[in-house]
Amino acid sequence: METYPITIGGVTRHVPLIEPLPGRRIPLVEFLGDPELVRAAAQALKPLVPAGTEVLFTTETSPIPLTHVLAEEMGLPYVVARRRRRPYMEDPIIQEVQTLTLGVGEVLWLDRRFAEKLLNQKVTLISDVVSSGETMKAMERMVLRAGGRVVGRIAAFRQGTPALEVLTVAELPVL
Ligand SMILES: O=P(O)(O)OC[C@H]1O[C@H](OP(=O)(O)OP(=O)(O)O)[C@H](O)[C@@H]1O
Repeated sequence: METYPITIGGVTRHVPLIEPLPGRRIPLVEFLGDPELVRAAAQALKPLVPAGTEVLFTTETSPIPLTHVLAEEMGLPYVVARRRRRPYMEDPIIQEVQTLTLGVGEVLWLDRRFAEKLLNQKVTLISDVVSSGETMKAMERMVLRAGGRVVGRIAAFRQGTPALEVLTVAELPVL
């Protein structure tokens, strides 16, 4: 399999090149199962988290370990939007995402008991990769609907040109 070198926080990985859409190849970053890469990325992102942030907000799946380590480092709580409805969810916030990266629409779910943790809080959005920015837009909408305020948008990698301003520490090519 063809690979591509990615580096963040001084750590390099040779990751697979995938072709989610014909003629558009992208490196597939994987934080799951790679504590060294997660720690390096979290250290690199730490200075970008705005002072005054009270809660971090992320989505399933791959940004979870990154957000967890960052939260632990900074002594902050975090909330995770799910990508599937779980049977125990009560009165969830349901938010549609149009992500061009995958070519299909997605839905994010946030159980009310976690939405309450965003109420009146200064929230920073965290992701592993931002591409179209549609996932971040949906996350921002969820925070607003939960009664919180977004003070920062941060991702480890930028790929292409997101539709909203996001702070990143590394770039991924579209080949
Ligand atoms: O800016 P966008 O175009 O919206 O793309 C970014 C999204 O794509 C990736 O998730 P993915 O769908 O690969 O799911 P995963 O986190 O479960 O791997 C990433 O974690 C963001 O959620």
